[in-house]
Amino acid sequence: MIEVKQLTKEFSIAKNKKLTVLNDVNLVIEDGDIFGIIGMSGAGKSTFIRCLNLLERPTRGSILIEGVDITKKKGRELLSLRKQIGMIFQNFNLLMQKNVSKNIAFGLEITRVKDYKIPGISDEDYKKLGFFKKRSLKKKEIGRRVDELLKLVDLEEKKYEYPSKLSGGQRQRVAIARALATNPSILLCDEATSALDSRTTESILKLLKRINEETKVTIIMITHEMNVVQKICNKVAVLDKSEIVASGYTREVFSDTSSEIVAQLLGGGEE
Ligand SMILES: Nc1ncnc2c1ncn2[C@@H]1O[C@H](COP(=O)(O)OP(=O)(O)OP(=O)(O)O)[C@@H](O)[C@H]1O
Repeated sequence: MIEVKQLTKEFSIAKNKKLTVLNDVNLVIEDGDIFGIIGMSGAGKSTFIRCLNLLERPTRGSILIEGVDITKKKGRELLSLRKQIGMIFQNFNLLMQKNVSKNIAFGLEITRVKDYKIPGISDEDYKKLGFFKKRSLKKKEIGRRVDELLKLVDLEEKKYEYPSKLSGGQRQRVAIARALATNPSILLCDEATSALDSRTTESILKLLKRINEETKVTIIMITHEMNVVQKICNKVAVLDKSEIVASGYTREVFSDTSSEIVAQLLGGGEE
């Protein structure tokens, strides 16, 4: 279970000037949930998800994973906690110069920032995500795990292909396999289907649902696509102007006709 308590995040934007992006956010996410975080552009969704794996340090409040407050952790303890949290991104962020197998093995191998630069991720985030650590598995074990993951995401026949030869959906499958390599209990999805067409989105959602059922991984996804939330998320929270204004079972939140923001989001009023 993830318990977010009184989470506040402020950014310093000028001398003596702060921007409050998350204000006293409280949320409980149960094990095995597929939990959607929705809201208008600028509501604070990305910041929230980045706080969950401490890519951003909250200004105040706590984030408890299985009762352990991760905001209190540093160094090695933090790195090992982060192994419990995988993340996928809108633009897949694969290593274009490495084949599928190597991309998936990435988080399991000794990695050096200068050898493996993931596009779109800053060096700092990159280290924080744990892509910079000692190999904990033998080569043979890594190979076995990669094969398991290829099977899980239905990409066995693309094992030695390079990302440039893959479709968007296949690239996201590789990214999902990479994110799951260390067996995390939580998978964070940052607009994971936003760059995909509707048919491919459908197949990625099916895959995420199957993985959720098979591995019991808790999935937290931020998205601006309400149909994605309706299809896959059992629960949802609505962020509006830095605060959670509604949360609960998706069908209940979406059928609350008194909520202006929900009506706006469902009506496609964003962007
Ligand atoms: N590092 C930062 N420094 C200062 N302000 C920031 C920083 N990161 C985000 N913000 C601001 O925080 C607010 C919320 O941003 P965030 O990216 O979390 O919103 P969002 O809901 O994910 O938006 P979108 O749907 O457009 O991606 C924005 O006003 C943004 O400019």
